[in-house]
Amino acid sequence: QVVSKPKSLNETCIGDGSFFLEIGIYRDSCPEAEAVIFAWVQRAISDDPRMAASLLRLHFHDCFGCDASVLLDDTQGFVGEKTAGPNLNSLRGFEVIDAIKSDLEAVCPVTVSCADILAVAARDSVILSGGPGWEVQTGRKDSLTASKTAANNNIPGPNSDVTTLVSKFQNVGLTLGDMVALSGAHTMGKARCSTFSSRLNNNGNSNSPDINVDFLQSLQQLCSQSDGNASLAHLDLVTPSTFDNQYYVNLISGEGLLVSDQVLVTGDDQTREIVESYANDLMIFFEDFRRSMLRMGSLGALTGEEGEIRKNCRTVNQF
Ligand code: HEM
Ligand SMILES: [Ca+2]
Repeated sequence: QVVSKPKSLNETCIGDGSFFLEIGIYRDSCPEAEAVIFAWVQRAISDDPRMAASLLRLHFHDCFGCDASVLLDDTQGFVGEKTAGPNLNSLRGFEVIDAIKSDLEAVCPVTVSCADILAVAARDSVILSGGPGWEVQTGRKDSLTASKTAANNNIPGPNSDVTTLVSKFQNVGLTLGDMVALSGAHTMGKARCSTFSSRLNNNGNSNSPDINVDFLQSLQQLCSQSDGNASLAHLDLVTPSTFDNQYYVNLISGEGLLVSDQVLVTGDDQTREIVESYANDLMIFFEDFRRSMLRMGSLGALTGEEGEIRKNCRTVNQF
């Protein structure tokens, strides 16, 4: 049983008094935990460089309730989150989480939660891609259930305007600043043509001010191929596998891939100013990203007696 209540509330823990996450919760119960996760993430990324992005996104789609609900498979009589709009044919990395979990079950059975594995793997993916590191607060328990409706409602769509983005983040307790900093995760990974097609259509004429003309043409070519909708574009066309601030530089030059990316510059003064500060200063971005990841990683976490430690991340434990 993991004890998750620290003696006092200090900077290593977060919570509203009813729950806590804490740094180093597996120090005694599973000292190998973080090393096992890191080794697997490292191997997965060397086999498939895109996996860093996919694991980071998996944690985001789990959060807004970081309880590994996103990992539960659909079964007869149970509908999970994997078929929700933002997740279906899109989320990747489940096999990597399975491999980590199965190794951890061998070293310390029923100890490390799937939700914590997601949080640590996301952090490691950022570090291994050249981004900032941070100590992950742990002690999340795994859910006994999942909500496809919540996944559909909470996770913003790629054609959202700034008002919608801000309100979706605020609904779960994140600020406009968190939203702009966390969008910087689009410094790596890929997106399907179907997610940015409206950006191409709405800006079909080359005089459109908010999309770079060469960029537009290369995307139109990519997506007009016969298997157009299966084609993938880099979210950051310049440094697609490096965690840096190039994403923000791209937005300023009209080379944001999704509508929800580009509107951070064209749709709102406040978000534009933050984008400019990140484009100009890598360290400010890294510092804010780290802070916002910690905040996002604590949302809706189950601790203490709530939830369980799953033995298999795809199913709740059977008794
Ligand atoms: C602000 C609202 C956001 C919207 C509208 C959004 C939307 C999307 C979309 C549509 C894709 C492409 C999916 C596909 O084509 O299959 C994507 C990819 C991605 N998103 Fe977001 N996202 C948002 C925020 C975030 C956040 C907060 C993170 C992480 C902290 C994140 C991390 C990623 C990553 C890393 C990828 C690439 C994944 C891969 O290559 O496997 N996104 N996002
Ligand atoms: Ca990049």
